[in-house]
Amino acid sequence: MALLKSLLAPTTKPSLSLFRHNVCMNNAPETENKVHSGPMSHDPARKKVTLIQLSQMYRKSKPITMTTAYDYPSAMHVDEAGIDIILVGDSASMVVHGHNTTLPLTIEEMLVHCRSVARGAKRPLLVGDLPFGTYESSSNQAVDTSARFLKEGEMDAIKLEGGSPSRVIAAKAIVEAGIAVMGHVGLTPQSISVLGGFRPQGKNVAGAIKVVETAMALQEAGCFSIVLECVPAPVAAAVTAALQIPTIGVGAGPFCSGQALVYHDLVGMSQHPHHAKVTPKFCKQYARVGDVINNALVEYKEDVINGSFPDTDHSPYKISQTDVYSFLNELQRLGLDQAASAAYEAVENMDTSNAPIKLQRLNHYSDPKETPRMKMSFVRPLITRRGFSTSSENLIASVLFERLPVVIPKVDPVVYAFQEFSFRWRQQYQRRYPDEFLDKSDARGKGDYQIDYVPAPRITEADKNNDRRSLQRALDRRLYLLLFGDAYGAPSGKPVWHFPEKVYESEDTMRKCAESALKSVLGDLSNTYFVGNAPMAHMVIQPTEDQSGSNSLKRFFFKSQVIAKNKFNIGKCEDFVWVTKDELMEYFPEQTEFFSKMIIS
Ligand SMILES: Nc1nc(=O)c2c([nH]1)NC[C@@H]1CN(c3ccc(C(=O)N[C@@H](CCC(=O)O)C(=O)O)cc3)CN21
Ligand SMILES: CC(C)C(=O)C(=O)O
Repeated sequence: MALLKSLLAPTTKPSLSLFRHNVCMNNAPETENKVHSGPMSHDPARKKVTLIQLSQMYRKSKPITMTTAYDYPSAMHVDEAGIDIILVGDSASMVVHGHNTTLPLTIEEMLVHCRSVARGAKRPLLVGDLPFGTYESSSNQAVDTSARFLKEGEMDAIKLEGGSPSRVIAAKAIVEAGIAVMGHVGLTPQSISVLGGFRPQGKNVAGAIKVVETAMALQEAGCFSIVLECVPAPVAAAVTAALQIPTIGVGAGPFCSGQALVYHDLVGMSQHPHHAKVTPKFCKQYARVGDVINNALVEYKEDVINGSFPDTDHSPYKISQTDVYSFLNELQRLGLDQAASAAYEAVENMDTSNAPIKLQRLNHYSDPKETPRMKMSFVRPLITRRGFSTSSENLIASVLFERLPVVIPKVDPVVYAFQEFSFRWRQQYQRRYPDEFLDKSDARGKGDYQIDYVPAPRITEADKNNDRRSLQRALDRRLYLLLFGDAYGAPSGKPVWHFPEKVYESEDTMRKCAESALKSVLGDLSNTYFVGNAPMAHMVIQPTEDQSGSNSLKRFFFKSQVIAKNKFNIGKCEDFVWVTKDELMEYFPEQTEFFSKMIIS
C-alpha cells in the first residue's frame, strides 16, 4: 500500500524517479494496473484517472473534460481521446433508447450500459448516473442503488441530481458508505415534472442564489464535483468560485472547472430532426457522424442490390478442390441436384476472378497431369440445370448477333421509279420559289462554306477480297456472326459452324444465359444491344442414331445487335465469319428452311 501511495503521490522529489526506475525493473506496473484496473500502457498520460488526479487538475486549474458514453465502442473512443471522465448518463434514455425524457430508464438498463462502458474504457474515471426513482425515497435506497453501480456496474463513482435537504442527506450517506458522489444542479432533467420542461435555471436572483446554495450544500455533503447544467455563465462562475471542488459545466458557460457534452450531440450522431430527441442549444457539433453512417449504409445497400458486395475479397472462406468435388458428388447422391448445380456455378464464378484459389487448387492435385478444368468437365455432365428445365432435355441459348446495314440499301427499281415520279409531281404542282431566291447563283455555298463531299465507296476492300472475318463488308446488308469450333450437340471433337451459344445451367433466365454466351466470345457486352427478353425462335434437335441414349436438345435464339463498333476481338473459337443471310445458308445446308424463316433479311 505504501508503494502504491508513493506511485500516486504528485511529487517531484528526486528520490521518486530513482524509485520508479527500480519499480519498472521489477515489473511492478502490473501491480499498478491490477489495483486500478488500468491500461497496460507505461505512458503516464494513460494512467487511470482517480479523484486524486482530478483534484490535482483542479488545483492546477487544468480544465477537466467529461463526455457521456453508453456502450463499449463509444467508451473506447472516449478513452482513446484522453477524456478524463466518462459519465454513463441517464441521457441514455433519450439518445440510446429513444424516450422523450430521462425518466423511464431502469437501474437494470443502466447497469448494462455501465458494464459495457467499463469494458471499453480503462483510463477515464467512470461515473454512473442514478436513474429516476432509484434513490429518492430514502438514504438507504440511495446507498443500496449506489453500491450496485460499483459492484454490478463496475463504476468508480455515482452521480445524483438535485440538492433538496433529503437529497443532500442521501449524498452524505452514500459518501459515508465509501462511494464517491458527483452532484448535479441547475437544470436537473429528472425533475422535469416540477421544473415544467428542460428549462434553464438560475435566471433570476432567487434562482441563481438557489443554484449556489445547493451546490455548496452538496459540497458539504462530501461530493467530489458538481455538474452545473443550463445556468447563465455568471451564475456558474459564482458557483465555481464559491466551491473548493471542481464544477463541470453543461450549457453553463466557460467559467467552470471542466466541461461536459453528450457523446451523440458532440459527434453529430443524430442528424435527423425527427430522430434527435433533443440537441440542446449549447451543444457544439464537432463532426457529422450521422451523415457518414447514413452514406455508408446507403452505399452498402446499393452494393448488395447491384451484386458488387460481397466480392471475392470479402468471401474469404475456401474449400479445397478435392473437397468441392466430393461435396458435389455427395449432393447429387442425396438427390440435391439444384444444390450441386448452385455450388458448381459458384466454384466457376469465383474461379475467374480469384487467381489465388486456382493456385491453391492446383496444389491439391495429386496427379499433375490432371488439371482442375478436366476434373470439372467430368463433374459437369452429372449436374442438371435448375429452374424450369426438366432433366430429360438440354437447353441452349444461342445468339443471333447482327450488324445492321451501314449504308442505305440500293433502292428497288420500282421504288426508285415511284420516288422519281413523285418528285416530278411535286415539282410541277408546288408553288415556285421566288426568282430572286432561286437566281442566287452562289446559294449553294462557296469559300468557307464549300463542302468537298466524296461519299465512301459502297464496295470495300473486304468485299473485293471476300474477307468474311471483316465487319467492313456488305455495308448495305445485315451481317451475322458465326463461330467455328466445338459446339454442344455436335459429334465430339469435331468442330462445326455455330452461333455463339451456351448450355443453360443456373442463370436466372435464358436471356442471361445468352448474354454470357456472347460475353464469353466478345469479352464484354458494352458494344452490344440485346433486342428484347424473349427468344426470337427455337429449334428442337432430336438425338441421332449414333447418339442414342442422349437427350433431345432445345436451342433458343436471342437477337443482339452491334452498336458503335466496327471491329471485335472474337475469342473462344477456331475461326469466325460475319456473313449475310444468303451466305449463312451455306454454313447450315441442312437447316436452310429454318434459318430462312427465322432471319428476314
Ligand atoms: N441529447 C441530449 N443532450 C443533452 O445535453 C441532454 C439530453 N439529451 N438529455 C438529458 C438532458 C436534457 N438536457 C436538455 C434538454 C433540452 C434542453 C433545451 O432544449 N432547453 C431549451 C429550453 C427548453 C424549454 O424552455 O422548455 C433551451 O433553450 O436551452 C436543454 C438541456 C440536457 N441533457
Ligand atoms: C447532460 C449530462 C450531464 C447528463 O446528466 C446526462 O447525460 O444524463
